[in-house]
Amino acid sequence: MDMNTNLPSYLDQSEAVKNRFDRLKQREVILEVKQLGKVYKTAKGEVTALKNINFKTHRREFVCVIGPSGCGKSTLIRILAGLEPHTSGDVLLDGKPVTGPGRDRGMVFQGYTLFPWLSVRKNVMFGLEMNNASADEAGKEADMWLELVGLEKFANAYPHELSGGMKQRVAIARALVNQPRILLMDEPFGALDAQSRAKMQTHLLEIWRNVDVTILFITHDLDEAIFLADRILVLKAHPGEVQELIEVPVPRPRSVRDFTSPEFLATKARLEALIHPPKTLAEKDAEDEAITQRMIRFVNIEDNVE
Ligand SMILES: Nc1ncnc2c1ncn2[C@@H]1O[C@H](COP(=O)(O)OP(=O)(O)OP(=O)(O)O)[C@@H](O)[C@H]1O
Repeated sequence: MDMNTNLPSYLDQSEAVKNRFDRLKQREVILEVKQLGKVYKTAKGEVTALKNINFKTHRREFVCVIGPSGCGKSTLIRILAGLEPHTSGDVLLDGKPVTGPGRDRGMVFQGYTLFPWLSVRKNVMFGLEMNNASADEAGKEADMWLELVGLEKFANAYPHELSGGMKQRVAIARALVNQPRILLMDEPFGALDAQSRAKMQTHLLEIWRNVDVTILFITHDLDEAIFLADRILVLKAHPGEVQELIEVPVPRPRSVRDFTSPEFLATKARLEALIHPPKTLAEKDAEDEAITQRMIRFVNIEDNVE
């Protein structure tokens, strides 16, 4: 119990939660990241984006990655996707080194990456047809995944006819149709309004419960990370390093009611302390002053609003 807040410790786990974690850790390891490092060479010198990153994800685990801007979240997911080479360490998927993009990893990004000229169904079929599936086979598979994401009625619609949340559901179906070992999601709901975002979070948990897939999900929204994750990888910036790997003590299945539970709030308080460490008044004043000094004045000096 934290005496200042009357919240339990985020490290306290109920029997049920503890047992679930024990079971999860017995599952096989899908992704293993060992001593991973990334240094970018720029005109101004070297930038260490990631340093000594170590973690494992087990089959059907849901891991969120969170951290301040510039901590290397996007670099990490791009390396895992095989879109960016790393400079040290290893990334192993099912024990084999990742050397480039592959069908064993599905990707969902924030920007809507659907082909605008293809119908929803054709968008989902695309990956399968590229891998030589017949149109008939690909169509059947696509219909099955569209049903799973609740979009079977929109199979013949085009992306511009869909809401942001629906587009991301198509993107999820398109990633899952290849039956990847891991789904890599980079702020997939970042562009949605708060209501659609909440719906998509619940929807994603429902999909995850029904599909044999492991999820690595990047977000900078603390509530989203706690609501979704089994474990949260908290990174710090400059250089991007692991601060802590938090086991979320909120039981499953989860619902919107959990957002105010003591376990949820205790975890949030811990994340806030790690990501937004409290500043002194003098530090805040210095920040305000820096903003004031940078501001160019576009109005006459006598024309004051204060
Ligand atoms: N192509 C690049 N060349 C040089 N430096 C880079 C490159 N991409 C990223 N960086 C640097 O690496 C660090 C990590 O960047 P990255 O975009 O991975 O962080 P992030 O956590 O995703 O940030 P944000 O949340 O703001 O998107 C930053 O210091 C960034 O400036």
